[in-house]
Amino acid sequence: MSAAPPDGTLDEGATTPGDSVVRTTGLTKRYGALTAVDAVDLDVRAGDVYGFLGANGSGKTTTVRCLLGLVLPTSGRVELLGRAMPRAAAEVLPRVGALVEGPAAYGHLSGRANLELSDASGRRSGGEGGRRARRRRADEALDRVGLGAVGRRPVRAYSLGMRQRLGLAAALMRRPRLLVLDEPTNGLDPQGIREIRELLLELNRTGTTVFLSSHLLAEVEQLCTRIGLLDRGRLVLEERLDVLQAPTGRVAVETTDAEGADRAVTLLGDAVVSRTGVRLLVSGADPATVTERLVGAGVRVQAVGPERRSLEQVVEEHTRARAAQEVPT
Ligand SMILES: Nc1ncnc2c1ncn2[C@@H]1O[C@H](COP(=O)(O)OP(=O)(O)OP(=O)(O)O)[C@@H](O)[C@H]1O
Repeated sequence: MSAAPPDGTLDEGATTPGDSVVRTTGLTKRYGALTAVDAVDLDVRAGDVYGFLGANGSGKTTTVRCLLGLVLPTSGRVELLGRAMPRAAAEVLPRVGALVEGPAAYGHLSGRANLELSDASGRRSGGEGGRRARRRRADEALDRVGLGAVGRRPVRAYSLGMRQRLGLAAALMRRPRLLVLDEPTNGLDPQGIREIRELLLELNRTGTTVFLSSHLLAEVEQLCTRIGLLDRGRLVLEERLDVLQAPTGRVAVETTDAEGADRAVTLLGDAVVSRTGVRLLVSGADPATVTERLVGAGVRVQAVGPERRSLEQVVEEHTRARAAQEVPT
């Protein structure tokens, strides 16, 4: 993380890729006998689109609330943009956009008026410049999230998805260096999910680090560069997605029909690790060699390629690994 200037103000300059943007050390939150977040060490770096994964109740929202200073940890440390939270909240939070647990908005006011209000109240958030400038910023933000046409309607007439977009627009108006989103696509239809994904990727390209919590593996797989996996309050995995999904060394083969798969099993013998219908997993060979052998023997092949694990498999392995460790002996 870039060092804070000696006068104690927040460095407004861009973070360098790889700098730590969110760091927690031993972050723990207990509610009575329940440990909702258990000694979590997170390390989110500048430039990441970080997917914070975990089943319902695993502690994602509690962690996010601790990050933003909305809840005080029982123990452990939180740093945002290199500054200790919640002590530096007043300096750090204007540089952080957040969308947590359904955006709050005044129902009787229009989306645009809500944005103008939050702009006027946001300190050091670009809220300066008078009414006309605020209105222009609000209109720009509404356009970016696809609410340009309905920005003048009262928020009480918005669907959940529209409210979610409005919350994102409010977060964007801070021109944040870090955007923290808790389940951002809740209530959105597939088209809305695609639009939000595009928007987050565009923001990331222009220098915003994105931290989003989600239980939707497909969403995280399409969007994120690094993931953290929470399992019953513990961080059981933190890694780059391309590392987790690197080729396993085995070859995945799909024949056009069951007869072809039968013949492939006979031809490849012990190299076949498993078969599911017309799909085989083959070890000890590369895709080109496997293709040559099968096609040479007249087996029709639909697809051949290096095996990569899906995020679902990765998550399953790590949660199962932990469950196995806990089996009493
Ligand atoms: N204020 C609270 N008081 C008591 N228990 C709480 C409180 N907030 C959360 N918990 C408990 O802490 C655990 C973690 O909850 P949390 O909401 O952080 O999980 P989550 O991963 O965000 O789940 P979800 O996806 O369902 O929101 C749960 O068992 C929850 O019941």
